Amino acid sequence: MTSRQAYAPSLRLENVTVIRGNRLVFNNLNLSVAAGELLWVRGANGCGKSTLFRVIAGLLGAFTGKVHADGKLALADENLALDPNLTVGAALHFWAQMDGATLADCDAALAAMDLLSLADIPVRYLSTGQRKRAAIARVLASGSAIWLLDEPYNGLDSASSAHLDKAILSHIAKGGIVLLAAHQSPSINVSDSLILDAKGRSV
Ligand SMILES: Nc1ncnc2c1ncn2[C@@H]1O[C@H](COP(=O)(O)OP(=O)(O)OP(=O)(O)O)[C@@H](O)[C@H]1O
Repeated sequence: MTSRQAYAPSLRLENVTVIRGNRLVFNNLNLSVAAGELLWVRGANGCGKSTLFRVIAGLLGAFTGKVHADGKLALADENLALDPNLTVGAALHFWAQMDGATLADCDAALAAMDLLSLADIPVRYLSTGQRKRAAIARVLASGSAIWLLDEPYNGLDSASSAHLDKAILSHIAKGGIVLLAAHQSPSINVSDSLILDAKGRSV
């Protein structure tokens, strides 16, 4: 969270039911996350972690129920939202401008994910881990209060994981919210965890 958001964000899901195809992914899911909290979202493959993030981000509709998000949201998932034909710096700046961010915000995000030396190469040349870092940098540069990070540690080396840990800790220390989907326990302390099961319930 940056000075662009000086209030306390919050996130609440109220009786959210989601159906994909003929599969009930969630049934009456309730969730509340307050400013300064890091929520670890966990569960087996296919339990609905990515679906949950897409519903919260407004990319997928809920069948019933409501998402109440007080604060700007940013999602980093497997779909890299950066134009492959632009340089990393230009692609990041494109999105950051839409979020009211400055070039300095972009540079700070690139520096946070140790990407400054890659700012001038096209996004399509990035390796898997570098793409992941660029996706996270986009979230950082957005100045969003609520971060939705879907498997952000996948493909990161230990130095990059440490950069991400630091960015998350800094964000929640400033009162931001982070939802982190991961199979492995994060190395930083989480405020709470949401465990999803295969029958559309939180357990
Ligand atoms: N477009 C779709 N149409 C129908 N079903 C879908 C669609 N996309 C995903 N699903 C189903 O929704 C369920 C939840 O998928 P989701 O990707 O949210 O799981 P996940 O917990 O993120 O899994 P993983 O740990 O493997 O990343 C799965 O059973 C999946 O097959």
